[in-house]
Amino acid sequence: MSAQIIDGKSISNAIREEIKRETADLLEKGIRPGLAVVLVGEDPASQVYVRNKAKACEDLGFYSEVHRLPADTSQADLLALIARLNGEAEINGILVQLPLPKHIEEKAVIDAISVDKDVDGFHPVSVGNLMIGDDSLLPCTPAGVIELLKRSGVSPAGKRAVVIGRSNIVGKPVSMLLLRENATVTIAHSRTPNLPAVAREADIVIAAVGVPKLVKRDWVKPGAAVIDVGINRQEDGKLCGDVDYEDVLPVAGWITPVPGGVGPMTITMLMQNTLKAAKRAHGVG
Ligand SMILES: Nc1nc(=O)c2c([nH]1)NC[C@@H]1CN(c3ccc(C(=O)N[C@@H](CCC(=O)O)C(=O)O)cc3)C=[N+]21
Repeated sequence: MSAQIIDGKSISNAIREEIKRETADLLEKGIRPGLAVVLVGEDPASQVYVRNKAKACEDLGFYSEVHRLPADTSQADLLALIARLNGEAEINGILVQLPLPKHIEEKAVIDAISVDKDVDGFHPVSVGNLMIGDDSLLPCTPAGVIELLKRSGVSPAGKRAVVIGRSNIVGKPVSMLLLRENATVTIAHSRTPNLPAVAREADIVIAAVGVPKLVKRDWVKPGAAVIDVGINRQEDGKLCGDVDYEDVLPVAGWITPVPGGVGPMTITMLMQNTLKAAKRAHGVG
């Protein structure tokens, strides 16, 4: 027996078709979702992501603009740009690509984004809304993980979920979403004793630590769903996840590949958030 491979690209494409149809309806009402992406500096990986985001917008009929700022941009100038974008009616979502150069304080930047336009779901008020269970813009990667599970027929309700990793952008929020879906959630991390044994109790394993191929076959209960959030660039230039895919494939019930798993869903959820923000801004849906 071998795991069912969760095809993030095809699930992503199906959701994008749904977004496209909804966007076409909005366009008829004269509403066009708009996303502003802000990139500070010239990190090559960020350049690729930003281009992919702009392309996704174009495919869906969104308006988008990319602000490319030099690496030595001052924090004050960046905050001034955000203030301007907060006030622009055609912009429904603002994404400031992370990480930022060292001289800029990430928290100050995230705090400056209007909560209504916080399509990353990183603003403290968005995070609070997520905790409380209020309807808010959900962080993209965690929302994508839940969609992948549901659309593959894996309901988290009543299941044991183990999240490996406790970052603000993935580990903590995905744990909250799984809890909201009625899973019993354990957040494990580098200081958790006997991590393999803890992971092995899970019906759903979420790997989000940033350690290449950490999760091995003996970490996985036979038949468990394994979602790999890791994106690690190997020496040969290829991407690999936090899960040893080849090793785990024969024992898991479901598994996501890297690339082609969670990654494409992150951008799709960003598009979904931008659509949602646009609908709210115009009081529709
Ligand atoms: N404010 C902010 N929001 C983000 O959402 C954000 C960010 N900053 N900084 C960087 C990370 C990373 N990220 C990815 C999105 C898509 C893929 C993706 O589509 N990956 C493809 C492969 C891409 C490739 O081949 O390089 C895949 O996994 O199949 C990966 C990574 C969003 N991020």
